[in-house]
Amino acid sequence: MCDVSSIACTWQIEGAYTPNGQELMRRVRRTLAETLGTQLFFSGALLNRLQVPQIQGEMQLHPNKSDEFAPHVDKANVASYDWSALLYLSEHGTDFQGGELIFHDDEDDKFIVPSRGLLAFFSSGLENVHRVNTMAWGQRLVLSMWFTCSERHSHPELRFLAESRPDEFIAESSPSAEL
Ligand SMILES: O=C(O)CCC(=O)C(=O)O
Ligand SMILES: [Fe+2]
Repeated sequence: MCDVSSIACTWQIEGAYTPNGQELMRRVRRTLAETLGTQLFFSGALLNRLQVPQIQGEMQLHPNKSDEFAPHVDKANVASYDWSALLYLSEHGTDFQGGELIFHDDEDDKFIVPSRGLLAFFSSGLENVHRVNTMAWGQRLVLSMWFTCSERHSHPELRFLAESRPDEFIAESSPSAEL
């Protein structure tokens, strides 16, 4: 197991305009693994759309009532999650209003304002209780990714995203901000 200490930071990921989700996921995993200096495997991933007014249909989640809006700890939902990464694909203020990511803190809650290409990265444990602020209007898209340091707990269908390829992008960036 790797040392999962409290960390939270944001990055700017280039190319978040392209629809190639697998490529983005490969780049995010590799960038974060190199930064942490550890192995990282996908344990879960979800492309999530929140939309106000709600799209009608029985398969649609209520935009302001799904689990993200309650304060939660990702690792409490899925024990194998060690690290959480949220890559925002739409722009606060232009595509949607509200929907900020809020980290709860005894002293001072921290707000992350989503923008296209912004990657929020944090350890998945109790140290990072968070929630999504109520949406006012618009469409909010996020590619949520959860990583485990233990290959045994990696998601079998996402393992291929951690395999190296000859043409793989090598990240030379560092976090743009610490929270
Ligand atoms: O969409 C976000 O900004 C956060 C979502 C979240 O916390 C989660 O899916 O666990
Ligand atoms: Fe979460």
